[in-house]
Amino acid sequence: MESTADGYLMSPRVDYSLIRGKHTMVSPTEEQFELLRQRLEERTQDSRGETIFEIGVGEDGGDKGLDEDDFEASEQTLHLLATTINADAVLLRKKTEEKGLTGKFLVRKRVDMSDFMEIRVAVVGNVDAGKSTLLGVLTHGELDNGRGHARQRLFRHKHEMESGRTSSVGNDILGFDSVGNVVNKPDHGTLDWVKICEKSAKVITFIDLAGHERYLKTTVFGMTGHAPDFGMLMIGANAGIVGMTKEHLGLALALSVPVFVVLTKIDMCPPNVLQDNLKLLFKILKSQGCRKVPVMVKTPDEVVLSATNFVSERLCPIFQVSNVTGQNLELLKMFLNLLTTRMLGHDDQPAEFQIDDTYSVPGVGTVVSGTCLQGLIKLNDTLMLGPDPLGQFIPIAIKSIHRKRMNVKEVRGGQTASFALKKIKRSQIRKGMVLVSQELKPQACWEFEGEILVLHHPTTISSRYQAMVHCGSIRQTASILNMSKECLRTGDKAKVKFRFIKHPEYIRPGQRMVFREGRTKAVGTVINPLTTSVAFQHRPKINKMQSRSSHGQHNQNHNTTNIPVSAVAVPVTAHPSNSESKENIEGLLEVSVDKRDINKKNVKRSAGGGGTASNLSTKVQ
Ligand SMILES: Nc1nc2c(ncn2[C@@H]2O[C@H](COP(=O)(O)OP(=O)(O)OP(=O)(O)O)[C@@H](O)[C@H]2O)c(=O)[nH]1
Repeated sequence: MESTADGYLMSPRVDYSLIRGKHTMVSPTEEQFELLRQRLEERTQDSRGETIFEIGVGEDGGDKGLDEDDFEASEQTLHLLATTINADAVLLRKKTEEKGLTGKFLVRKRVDMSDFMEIRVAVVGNVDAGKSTLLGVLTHGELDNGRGHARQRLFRHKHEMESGRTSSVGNDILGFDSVGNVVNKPDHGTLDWVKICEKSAKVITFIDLAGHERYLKTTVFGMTGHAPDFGMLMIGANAGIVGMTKEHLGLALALSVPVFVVLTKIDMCPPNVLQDNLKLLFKILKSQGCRKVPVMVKTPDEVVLSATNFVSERLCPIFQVSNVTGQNLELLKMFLNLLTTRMLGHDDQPAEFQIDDTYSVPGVGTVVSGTCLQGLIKLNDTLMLGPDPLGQFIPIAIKSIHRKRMNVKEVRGGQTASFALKKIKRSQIRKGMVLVSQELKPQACWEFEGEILVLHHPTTISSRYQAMVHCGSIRQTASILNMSKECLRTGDKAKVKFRFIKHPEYIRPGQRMVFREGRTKAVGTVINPLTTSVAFQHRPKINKMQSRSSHGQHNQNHNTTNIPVSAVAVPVTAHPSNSESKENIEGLLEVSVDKRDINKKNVKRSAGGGGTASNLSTKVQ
């Protein structure tokens, strides 16, 4: 398949040679117009409803730029083309090049009232960074007073049961119409989600994750279970990189979630403090572990450039805003409007939906919420729900579907939704279960092999160590059965065989995972879910006292099968554990590990530590 100058793939069936020149759109023939229309349609479909189209740039490698008249004529043609495919074209950026003008336009499909594009942004950052305030300002369009006014406005959906869509993780939405205007219109401080979704072509869902260390478990769950497309790391300009900031950045990096940074409170930050904090931020982002390219976004031009290149995980756009004066908030909104989903819908694949919460709604019954990872799920479809404690899946019908509280007829890959289910009690369903197409013949697994990188552990991890596995919306304690190394310290990588301690789960190769207990953290990828023969085994009895005994005795009472290191195919991901050198891993540690802890670890090591009783704690969270 051929690709265009701006990297778009072109259909092999259509000969686009007639529309390669930069002047094509000035006065296209009927044939050229039809080809241009086809191209635009293809491109919007490829990017799930929108594309950025450039005028004044040929695909034949000629010089860029058109004179005023030709630019205007091309712009007219683009508007006409957009109308024919039921889309709008909005100028984002006009630039004067050597040979004249070029322009970038957002072409976005107008969707019917029940449909909208969905982008999920996980909001992380330390306590007091201004997360709730920024979300309040963005979604309610009213500035803050610096004393918590805007965050009170925030419509919190916690503990709400309306249509079952509520979450222990706070959710706020910001809708954009097809020309990029914000559609949120609070009525006496309250936002009507259905109205927002009806008017929107694109809805940004902010997953507001707690800033306090105490809630790290919830933050990790939000990052794995809610499948965010992007992470918005919030930093108070005056406080700088404090508390959980590095931890959250490390988590996003580990899960390969592209991150952009928003520095708040620039209205009250002395310039020298701001400069110092920015310097440190740049240093951390550029460090070997992060390997990001920080880009300060200060103009609309820079917004377009950073948003269109943000799909690459390397880029890290940085915004400096004030929630009190409103400075630069327009740039941030423009950026949010241009974000595109990272999830390919795979509508043609069998459906897979991961459950992240369950509810019992009066008059409706059992409701589950979660994310559709692939495929298309329609009203009245029958899907397989499971696994239950015995690893079984049962067929279940979808009674109704809500997207952001709006009744819809279908949901597709990349979208979140809640389903009312028929003939099932809420107590039979738990977070981490899935609803999948019967075609997939789903199987549960008690055990799986994963490749992990230890980001932090005070001493050593050895077999029989137990900690919480976060994988998609699964959150369950697992025990290490065996691993490709005797013991693991901070910075070590290994292939590890895990066993869930309570019930079997549905997991897939290639899924990202976090393995953590307290400040101990490892990240990695599922390589091989072991579904056969073990699926229906009963939960093994773990002797906690034994698992607390000194390492070196491990492995003896357990399955001693070695992981077939050479036989497993390691999925290629952008994660450092698979692709980066030891040096880079150490850089990543700089982000995730407190220097004090490294020193503590060294002291223990030199004192002959490692494998002490305390490091084999089995506390279940
Ligand atoms: N001057 C000024 N104050 C701000 C700005 N943004 C937030 N604040 C104030 O900072 C305080 C903390 O803001 P929050 O939004 O509660 O911080 P948070 O990150 O949500 O904190 P947690 O929810 O506890 O994690 C509030 O009193 C806000 O009014 C800003 O841009 N300028």
